[in-house]
Amino acid sequence: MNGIFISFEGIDGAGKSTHIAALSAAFEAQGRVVTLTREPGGTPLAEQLRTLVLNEAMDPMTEALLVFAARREHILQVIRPALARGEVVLCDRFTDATFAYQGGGRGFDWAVLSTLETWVQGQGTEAFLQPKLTIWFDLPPAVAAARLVSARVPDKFEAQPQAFFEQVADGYARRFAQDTTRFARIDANQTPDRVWAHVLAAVRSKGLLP
Ligand SMILES: Nc1ncnc2c1ncn2[C@@H]1O[C@H](COP(=O)(O)OP(=O)(O)OP(=O)(O)O)[C@@H](O)[C@H]1O
Ligand SMILES: Cc1cn([C@H]2C[C@H](O)[C@@H](COP(=O)(O)O)O2)c(=O)[nH]c1=O
Repeated sequence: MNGIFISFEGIDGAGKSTHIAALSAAFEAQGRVVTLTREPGGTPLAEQLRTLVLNEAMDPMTEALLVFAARREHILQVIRPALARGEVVLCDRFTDATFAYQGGGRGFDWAVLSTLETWVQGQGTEAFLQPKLTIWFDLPPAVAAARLVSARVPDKFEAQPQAFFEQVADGYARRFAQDTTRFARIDANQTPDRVWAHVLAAVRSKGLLP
């Protein structure tokens, strides 16, 4: 069986986590082995880098380099091995988040991010790694903020003002425009049931689930 790599994107509070577990169950019901993982994170070292990135103030370039360093470990230790075993890898955020948060939100250089993406996801003779499908939960920042207000204690990003998330959303839109075939853009401003129906339809339209 071929491995399948799917990523989930959106601004904080867009509703990704609510649907990743359900999609995992849908694949398992088809007899697939699923690796559930996240970025930044997914390995012990990458989780340590996550703690730094989500909690410490830092220069935007430092932030970009740390998320790519975490990604390199994650790809080598978790994602490529799981795909080689023919598993389904469901990843809560991947490189589009770097373009959205560090590129859009922080204003870090898009071209430098593209260079880092090429290095980290396809070093040397490695085939360039990109998700087969990226499900983008598109939600107005004001709605996401209202959802998060009572949900949990905010981390460094969740504590940012709405203007930051407008820029992050612009970053996602720019990334989407560059590769519309890989992305499924889902209107996340609907009931969880409606959103789930769109998630399932997006996966089926790629022939990944019956
Ligand atoms: N369609 C929806 N309508 C209303 N509330 C929702 C919907 N989907 C999720 N929520 C609620 O919004 C909050 C954020 O959802 P969730 O944690 O799934 O978002 P997320 O995208 O994973 O966020 P983050 O990326 O910050 O972890 C939760 O309290 C969740 O119950
Ligand atoms: C991969 C990645 C993530 N971020 C930000 C986006 C979120 O605010 C947090 C991750 O936490 P969540 O539980 O997924 O909401 O980190 C980022 O800034 N850059 C990245 O590359």
